Amino acid sequence: MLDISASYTDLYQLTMAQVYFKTKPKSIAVFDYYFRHNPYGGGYTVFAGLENILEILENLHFTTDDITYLEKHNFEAEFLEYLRNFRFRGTITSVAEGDVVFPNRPILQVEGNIMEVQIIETVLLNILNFQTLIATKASRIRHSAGNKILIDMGLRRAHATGGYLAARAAAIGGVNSTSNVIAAEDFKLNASGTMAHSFIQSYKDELQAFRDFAKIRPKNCVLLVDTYNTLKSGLPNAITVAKEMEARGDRLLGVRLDSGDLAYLAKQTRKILDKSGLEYVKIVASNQLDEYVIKSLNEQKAPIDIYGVGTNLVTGKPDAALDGVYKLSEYNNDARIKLSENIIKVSLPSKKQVFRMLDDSGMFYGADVVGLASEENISQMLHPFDSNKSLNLQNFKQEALLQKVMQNGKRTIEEKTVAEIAKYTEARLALLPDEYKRFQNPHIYKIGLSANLKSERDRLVKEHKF
Ligand SMILES: Nc1ncnc2c1ncn2[C@@H]1O[C@H](COP(=O)(O)OP(=O)(O)OP(=O)(O)O)[C@@H](O)[C@H]1O
Ligand SMILES: O=P(O)(O)OC[C@H]1O[C@H](OP(=O)(O)OP(=O)(O)O)[C@H](O)[C@@H]1O
Ligand SMILES: O=C(O)c1cccnc1
Repeated sequence: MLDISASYTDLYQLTMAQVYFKTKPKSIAVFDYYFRHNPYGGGYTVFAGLENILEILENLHFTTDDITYLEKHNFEAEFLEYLRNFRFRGTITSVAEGDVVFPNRPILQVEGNIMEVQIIETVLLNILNFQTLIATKASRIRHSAGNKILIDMGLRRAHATGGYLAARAAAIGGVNSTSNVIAAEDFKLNASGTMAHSFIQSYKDELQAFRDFAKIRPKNCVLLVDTYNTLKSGLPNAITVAKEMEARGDRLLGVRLDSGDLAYLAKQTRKILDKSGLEYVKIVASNQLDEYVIKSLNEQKAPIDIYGVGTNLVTGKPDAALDGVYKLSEYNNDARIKLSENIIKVSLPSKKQVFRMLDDSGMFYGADVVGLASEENISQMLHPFDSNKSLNLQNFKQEALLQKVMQNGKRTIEEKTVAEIAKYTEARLALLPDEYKRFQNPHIYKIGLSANLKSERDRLVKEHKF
């Protein structure tokens, strides 16, 4: 599906790999994938892209053309021969795709030969950061839209081919269908659409444009009513056509509003449609929508049934990217750390497990605890930086979030469809209390460390301090 070769990487991964090849070709490294901030100033993030990563890694190799190209970059023959036979044979533990996740705790861990885990860094970050950003945006839009239908219309404004994976991620976050044909085909999404202004402009007469469309495409027919004047021309013409469709035994699905005051126009449109006996005709709205405009339209009680969302969804506006990183946490069974002036940026060493605390009713309690991978049930969580703060965990049910998804380069979990992942996201978001979902000043989901992990981190900090 995703035709990605192993040279979908940064050059420095290959130059570092060549040095590893010469100096320590059998070394084993562990890397953690995590991000530092929830996007959009929000209180949570939806993890997306894992299925793509598993598929890519199972098939990853350098093509003959890749090797020919790399020959020009001063890579020596022996290393090029290694690349010719390159396969990813590592092991991955990960949070389930679609789960709700939070900053500064591992989402995914990769363990394997140092050259392999280094070379895959770029594609892993590229796929996971983007889809996680878009799935989170989609879930925020879904949160505002309640149970209204959402259509992704963003491909034309997406960052080139990013629109393809954006449609997938949008579905995970709760978008019902997409205008993107290839994404719908490949990811088994619902495809849907209306019509463009150009279609109506190509006729002298708006009514004739509607008539032709409704006759030839009567199923799921939505007429775009704002080309000339929504209330004086588009809507009356749509009503005429809806009546003609009724006479033929068809039903107009809806009208689309794409400019002007969408609340005012939707209210007027609903009133006029209902007066004409067309209560079943739905109102679709589009035009630079995002979670805030949709929230406002709902507060204004705009009778809109379907929202078409493009630019803001597929570009993850206003955040350009998720700040996900990939950091070395263990080398040949030896814990490693990356220091920083900024204490929150100090990495967590060793192979780890993340435990989510559940309250008595099974809802997320509001804290994840990070421990060593060997730990099973953590009795006490310690504040990462404030030694006076801790919490007894004896009474919490704990869920281990990181599960093995790939071993020796082969996936160990069953493939999941996008629809299944979207369902999982919905179920997991239902366990997250509303305080974390509000757009302004959301609650901060806590992170705690086990005593063992904290002492390991503090030991390494001391060891490397100048
Ligand atoms: N009632 C409303 N409440 C809040 N926001 C709205 C309402 N109606 C429309 N909007 C939003 O306000 C913005 C208006 O954009 P813009 O000024 O481009 O409007 P326009 O009338 O559609 O212009 P154009 O004809 O050039 O498309 C859009 O993001 C739109 O979704
Ligand atoms: O506003 P967005 O959230 O990005 O949603 C997609 C927009 O793309 C289309 O406009 P465009 O002008 O490209 O084509 P059109 O002539 O079909 O309206 C559509 O009518 C929406 O307004
Ligand atoms: O189907 C639509 O209405 C549509 C599709 C893409 C972009 N704008 C609108």
